[in-house]
Amino acid sequence: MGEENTWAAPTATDSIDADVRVPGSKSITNRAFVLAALSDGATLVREPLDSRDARLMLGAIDVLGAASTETADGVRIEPMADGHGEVDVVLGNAGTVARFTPPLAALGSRTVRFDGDPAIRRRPVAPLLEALRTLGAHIDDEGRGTVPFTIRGEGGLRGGSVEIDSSASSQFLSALLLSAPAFERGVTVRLRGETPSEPHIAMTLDMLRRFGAAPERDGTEFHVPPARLELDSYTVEPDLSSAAPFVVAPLLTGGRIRVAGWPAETTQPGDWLRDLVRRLGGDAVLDADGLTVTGGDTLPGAVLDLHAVGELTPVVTALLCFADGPSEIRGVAHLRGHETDRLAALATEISALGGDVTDTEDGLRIRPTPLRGGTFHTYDDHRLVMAGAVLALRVPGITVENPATVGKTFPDFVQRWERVVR
Ligand SMILES: O=C(O)C1=C[C@@H](OP(=O)(O)O)[C@@H](O)[C@H](O)C1
Ligand SMILES: C=C(OP(=O)(O)O)C(=O)O
Repeated sequence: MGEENTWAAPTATDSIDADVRVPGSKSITNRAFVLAALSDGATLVREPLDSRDARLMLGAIDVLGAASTETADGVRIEPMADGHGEVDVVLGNAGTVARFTPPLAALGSRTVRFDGDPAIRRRPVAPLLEALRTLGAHIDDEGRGTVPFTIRGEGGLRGGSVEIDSSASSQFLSALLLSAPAFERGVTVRLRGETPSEPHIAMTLDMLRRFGAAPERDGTEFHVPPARLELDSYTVEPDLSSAAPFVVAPLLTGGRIRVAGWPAETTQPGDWLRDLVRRLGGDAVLDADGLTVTGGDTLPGAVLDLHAVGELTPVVTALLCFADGPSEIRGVAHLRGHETDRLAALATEISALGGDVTDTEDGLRIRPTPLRGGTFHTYDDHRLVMAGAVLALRVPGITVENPATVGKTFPDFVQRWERVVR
């Protein structure tokens, strides 16, 4: 890929027949780093993601007093030690860093400034800051309720009960739960609104338990009592959302692909892709070697509610552009506050290639039409690079702008994709 800022994404001239590996899960890696930073002893995070978002998280926990070291076996993290003075947490455009690290800052005694890419300043964070204030944090955001903001740590956080509207991002809730074992009184969170990304909440609870906490859930109420965390080592699963473009490829090209290391059980939202493949006429077989997907003879259109698996929307939208009939995606209004307004970006970019995709209040309407080549803009959004790659499988002449932005979660995506498409 080099320094080039466009990519002539390959068009398939033959059916796919490939085995692929994808890097570690962003969501699991960045939770493991946070929980390790809060632990009593050192933790070795094995097979972590190495990408922009993961490095930003390591940078954040390190300025907050943890010490991460890359070893042959993974990343070893010594937990946070308190300190004084002013430090900066660099957020890039990482939602997980912007939402999961403010509670860590409130637990220490430093003054911590948070800022990042222009795009992160537009992403929602106000409900989380408000909840942290209720739990005892001192936050100065000059009344904006957005990045940038400053947290003046006072050496600990009281915790207690709080209500939060987490409908703009499940990460607000995950942020409170992940750090709660270190709050003096733990936390009780009552949710208002329809929280998206349910699997990511399950992931938070599961990982808290593995590190020794005892979270409880009763519907929309969550309780995490204070606890000492400790775990010698944690192995990260492959990122099933990064696998999405590979998984859907045989539905467009025919043939088969095997994604190595697909877990038998997981909290990752990408596991839903197995159901999607079967529903759209393909087959997906999971065994000890991984997930093998084969394409079918038809590709029916579908009405899909992606509220729980929103991050899959760009790739699923690209796929459905080639369906035999129209499709609708619902339940993803919160994607307007992702890396970019993903609903607007997908509608604009696919329409510019001759497609008929419109954004609705909470999703997208897709009427398959013949597409033509052209530039596919990516708005600094890794998942738009992946969507552009999927479109190009069937449409010659698509040039994906700024492919390097995929490095947020999958630095060598272009190389691995080019090895698979033939
Ligand atoms: O907790 C997490 O790791 C994530 C939660 C989801 O965020 P939203 O609930 O804001 O969509 C998801 O889209 C994001 O990619 C990762
Ligand atoms: C929404 C996403 O990322 P973030 O962690 O920045 O919220 C995503 O990866 O699709």
